[in-house]
Amino acid sequence: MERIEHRACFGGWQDVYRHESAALGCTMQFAIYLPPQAQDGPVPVLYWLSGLTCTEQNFITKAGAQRYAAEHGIAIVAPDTSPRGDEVADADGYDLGKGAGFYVNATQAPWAAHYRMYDYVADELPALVEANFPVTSMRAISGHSMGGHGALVVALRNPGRYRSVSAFSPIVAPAGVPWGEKAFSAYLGDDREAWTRFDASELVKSAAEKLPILIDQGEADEFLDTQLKPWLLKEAADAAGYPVYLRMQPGYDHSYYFIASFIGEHIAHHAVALRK
Ligand SMILES: N[C@@H](CCC(=O)N[C@@H](CSC=O)C(=O)NCC(=O)O)C(=O)O
Repeated sequence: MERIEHRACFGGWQDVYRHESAALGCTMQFAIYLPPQAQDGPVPVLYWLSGLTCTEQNFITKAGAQRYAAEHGIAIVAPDTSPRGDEVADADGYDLGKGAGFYVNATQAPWAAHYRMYDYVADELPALVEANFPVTSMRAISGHSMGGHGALVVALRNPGRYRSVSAFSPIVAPAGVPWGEKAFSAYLGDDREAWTRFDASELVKSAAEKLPILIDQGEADEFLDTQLKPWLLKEAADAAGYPVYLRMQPGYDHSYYFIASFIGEHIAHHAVALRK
């Protein structure tokens, strides 16, 4: 593992590392913010999963999260959104291939060779972070849009692994919207049963642990009615007795301006769970 960025930030450090990923079979980069409290002992970690077209850079440069992470003594790990490199398959368009890993384990050619983002974010990355940085095994997870979908799926499929989960503008029912149908058809093939294992609105129906889900969604989001449809998760969760707190935010769109406006509240929410 090699550190490729190191910047002082709110009394802590905003770093970026490059490493060889066994899960993905390629070189990856992830960002880690270490708050000032990490100099005195291990701190809990919030994993942040970004959306379509993002790298590890979008969240650390646009969300303004470091100020709140420093306040609450929480590290934040933000990985890239797909495998990378010349040998990795890609497609035309921003919603498939590089920058669009959808946090699944692909089973179909040519994607199966590298596209195992679920294993990477659920297993390999936390193990790497916990072995090499001053962090505890107390974890929270959040994300935006495709990354919100990833955060919900990873938390729902791994009971006991996370203390809290939240999302901004998540794709809550990927198996039934254009972004998800395109990605799941390519990565997982025609077996719709396999799709349900990566669909939060399906997973809440049989979740073993009912970790409360906090969601913020902009009412002026350009993808609200076509790709996001948060009410589908809310309806499925209500029917299953699963606690979902969906906050519709008037005037906000799908951008990082929205994330920056509420990231402080999300980090405070995670801090409460991580302190217990
Ligand atoms: N029209 C855009 C679509 C890409 C986009 O909006 N990406 C979002 C996430 S969307 C769901 O996962 C994003 O976070 N972009 C990066 C940013 O810094 O804003 C396009 O063509 O790029």
